[in-house]
Amino acid sequence: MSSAHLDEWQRRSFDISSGSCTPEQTADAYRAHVLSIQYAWASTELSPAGAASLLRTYSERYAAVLDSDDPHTGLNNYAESALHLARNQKNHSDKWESSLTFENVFNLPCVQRMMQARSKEGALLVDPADVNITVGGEVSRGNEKGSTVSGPPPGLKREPLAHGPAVPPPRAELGRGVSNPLSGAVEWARGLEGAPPHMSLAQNAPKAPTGSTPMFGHNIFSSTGNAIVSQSSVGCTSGSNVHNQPVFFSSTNPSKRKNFYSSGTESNRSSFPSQGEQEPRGRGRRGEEGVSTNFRSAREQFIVDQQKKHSHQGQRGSAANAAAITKKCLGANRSRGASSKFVPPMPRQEEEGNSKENAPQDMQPVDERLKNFEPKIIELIMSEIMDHGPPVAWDEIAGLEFAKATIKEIVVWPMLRPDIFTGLRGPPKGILLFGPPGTGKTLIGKCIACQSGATFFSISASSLTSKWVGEGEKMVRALFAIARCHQPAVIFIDEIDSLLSQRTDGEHDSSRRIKTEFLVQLDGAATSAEDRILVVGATNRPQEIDEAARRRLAKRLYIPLPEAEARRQIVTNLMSHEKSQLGADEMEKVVQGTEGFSGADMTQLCREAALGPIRSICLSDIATISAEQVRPILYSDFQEALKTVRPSVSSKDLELYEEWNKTFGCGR
Ligand SMILES: Nc1ncnc2c1ncn2[C@@H]1O[C@H](COP(=O)(O)OP(=O)(O)OP(=O)(O)O)[C@@H](O)[C@H]1O
Ligand SMILES: [Mg+2]
Repeated sequence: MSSAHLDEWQRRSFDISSGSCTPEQTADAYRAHVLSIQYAWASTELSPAGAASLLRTYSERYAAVLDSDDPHTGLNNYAESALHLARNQKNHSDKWESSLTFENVFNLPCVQRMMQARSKEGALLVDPADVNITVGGEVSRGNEKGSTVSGPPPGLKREPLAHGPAVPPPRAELGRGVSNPLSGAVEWARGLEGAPPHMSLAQNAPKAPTGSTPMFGHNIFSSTGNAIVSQSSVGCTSGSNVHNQPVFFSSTNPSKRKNFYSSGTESNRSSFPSQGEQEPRGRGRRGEEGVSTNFRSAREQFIVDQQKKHSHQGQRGSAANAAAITKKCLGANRSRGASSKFVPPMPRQEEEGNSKENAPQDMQPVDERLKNFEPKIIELIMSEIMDHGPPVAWDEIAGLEFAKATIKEIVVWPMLRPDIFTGLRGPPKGILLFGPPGTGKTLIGKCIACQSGATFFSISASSLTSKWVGEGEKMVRALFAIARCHQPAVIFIDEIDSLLSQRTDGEHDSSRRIKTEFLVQLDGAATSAEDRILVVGATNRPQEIDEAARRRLAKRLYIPLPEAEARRQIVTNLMSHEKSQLGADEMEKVVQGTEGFSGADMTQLCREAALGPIRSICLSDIATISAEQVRPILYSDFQEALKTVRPSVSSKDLELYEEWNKTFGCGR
């Protein structure tokens, strides 16, 4: 870089490192750095590899400032701006003006140099042969015939491309008597404002506000045809740059940035040389516009990496992997930091399109009824809440015959034969499974998920309540709307008491609203005869459930502690997977000795007993003994285990459940 340029660079670097800069100034300085690198690179003062590396570094730093939501170091505080906008007040970022303008950009040394070179030579700074320009998606050498532009002046003629945008007016032609190569660009850019709609700035891109800084210099220089076409991947084509030219990163104001993103000028955001892979994102549009750019901003590189990772995992291809890939969280859960990617408040057009492209079919909110919901919320519910855990068969649930029969009657059969279960035979829309902890309520939920054939939404109350304030109600609304689109559907809410506990005066407004929304939705589902949505709630604190919710969960099934037969079944079931020697009478003793144990306690007892044979192995042998040599589980192991495993439900608690069951339960 020239010395003057370096001075400028040093001054900016010093400002940044001094720590006295505001985030806006820091962002501005990094942008200026990016611009300087571009100039230097375009005028061959920097090698493409060096430029790419520098650009990557400073783009990342720039992105980090944009992304950081720390008000002291970053600009990702769009909520504040949005609130200001909502209040119709000027916001903080409106005050920010970039130090680079159309006018002072001429003072930059490299621009001066180019202008001088230009007036002296009236020719390109670089050999036209070095120019690679993509037209219509193909890279062509600058000196080829056809739809190429081989170094603008004097040969540059902006021909309309077959599928490209309109050409600029003749004054945009370069190199003929234009003493200042930039003035043509500026003039032309301004002139476009009055141009017909198909080529106007207003249509193709947001106008550059006064005092704005062009983010990536090629947008300016492409119109001059000078600097920008000097290297292969600068991203300049006649048509495309004409089309995209007047687009600027003008402000950190999010609304403006949103405009920028939604203006559909993909190539403006990144167009620097790099390791040569074609940009996968927005390829269609690039193809249309004929832009070939290799450089990726840090953000784009991140997306590409993610896509690569996903496709790689996709090749390995388990459903679990796919679910993991699509697992997304909303802002509150997302780890934000200097290096995290910027999350715009609104989805960007191409990102939306892109994610839709990549998302599995059923992830797309295609239904009209989902149009009013934010795609992020829909995606979240689809990816985070829908759950198809490991299959559980009815036989794996020991005992609970009445509960199982009732559930089959109101869940499984009506889902399978909706034509028979109509009118009065119509199933209830809400079930409550209540009982002591560890008795199999969640297990029943999992079994319904596998056996009902319905779309199963398994949500925990915390996933609805832990989101941003105000998101909870939306989540609930979206949940029911999506369930309506995926009928028959079962919404299983474990620990429903934390979502639908009694409404009190002191409670937080947002949880109250979520509760109310849930009751409204539950009512809607209950009153609509056509909807085949079943809400199944599970709780071990039934007495805490709001009475309005209790009414809506019409079928309240007591899931008690397992009786002797059920306990035997649990032990038999678990021992069938292990090497064990338990005679019938020994089994009977185990069953008798576990009165008051829950299903979970029984499981714990079996685990403990299963460790008996291991504990009997001499410590010196444990490293060498083969699995076959480990002795079977014996009754004595159960006896030992019974000394340490105690029932987890007290008889006092049990009385409460039984009392509540007598009052509100629907069992026999
Ligand atoms: N009836 C049962 N049959 C077989 N296993 C059972 C049964 N009940 C409980 N278990 C065992 O106990 C574990 C815990 O059961 P589960 O999570 O369904 O209890 P829960 O009723 O949901 O308890 P909580 O009220 O504390 O959430 C199960 O994974 C299972 O191994
Ligand atoms: Mg549970």
